[in-house]
Amino acid sequence: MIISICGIEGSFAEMAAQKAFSEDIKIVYCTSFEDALNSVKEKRSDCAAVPVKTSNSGDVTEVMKLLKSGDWNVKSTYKLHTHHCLLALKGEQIKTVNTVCSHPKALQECSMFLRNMNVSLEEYFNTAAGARYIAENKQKHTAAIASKRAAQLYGLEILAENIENDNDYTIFYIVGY
Ligand SMILES: O=C(O)C(=O)C[C@]1(C(=O)O)C=C[C@@H](O)C=C1
Repeated sequence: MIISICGIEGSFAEMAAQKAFSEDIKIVYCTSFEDALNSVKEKRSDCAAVPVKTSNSGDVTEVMKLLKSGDWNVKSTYKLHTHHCLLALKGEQIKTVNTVCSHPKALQECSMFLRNMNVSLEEYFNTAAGARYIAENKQKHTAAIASKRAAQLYGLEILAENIENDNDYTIFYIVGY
């Protein structure tokens, strides 16, 4: 099975795709929801795993709109419990961080934790993209909100775990055409 997602390695969409299928899958990493869905239409993949609803940050309206505009076949749903971590370069501490970057929905999903930090927020297209940016650019005083797997992949330290607001989950649709 070949599954398209909008995101990079270490993203929650990747995690949802891997958990939704019991067999081994190959992932096609896309940079937009439109691209992920088009890859199914163009038969570069069998299905796309796309987020549609979240418990703490509302519906993913862009995906809802795209799904209404075509002959999409929602094959199944997968509920991913999202556990967010605060990641940074080795040596950084929560008190030395002045900027936090992530996907806008993840920033919303961690609003209670962020309320206690005096930081500026930066939006990235994907949680793991923020983590990769910090690692590749050796960005000091900056932390990313992303998965534990993103910390391992990009060699970042986990400053805090389970920083999401209560009972955080995202519903993904597995969509064919
Ligand atoms: O940025 C990611 O890692 C994603 O998979 C995207 C996404 C979303 O679009 O809702 C999925 C779940 C997270 O809680 C935040 C962002």
